[in-house]
Amino acid sequence: MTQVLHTEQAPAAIGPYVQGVDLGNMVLTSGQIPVNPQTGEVSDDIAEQARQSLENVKAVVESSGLKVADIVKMTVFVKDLNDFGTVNEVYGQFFDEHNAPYPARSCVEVARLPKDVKIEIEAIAVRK
Ligand SMILES: C=C(N)C(=O)O
Repeated sequence: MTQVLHTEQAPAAIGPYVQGVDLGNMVLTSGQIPVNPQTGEVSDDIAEQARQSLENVKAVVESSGLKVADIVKMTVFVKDLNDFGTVNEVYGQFFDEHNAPYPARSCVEVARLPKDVKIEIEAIAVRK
């Protein structure tokens, strides 16, 4: 049975979608943009945006009872691939802090993102 995930620790959907879905053996998050769920604000700084998107992904994954270490695939959408190095630094630190293995990943540059943010990240996690 598919369960819809909802948490106050990640920003609410800004369109006709849910924060994530739990299929039982697998959790898929929607793309998380770097909106701070407490303040509704978005930093101008790419490092802070990357960190906030990752924290939002984590919140949605954890709302299913899974952990960062259960993430097996991430997709990272960036507005500017010149930010690749900075994003990788923040991204690597995030998984290291959670003692989690690096998941598979795709990273692509896109023309534009909702709310004109610089990054959006989505995840797939597996319940073993
Ligand atoms: C922010 C999104 N994930 C969306 O608009 O689909």
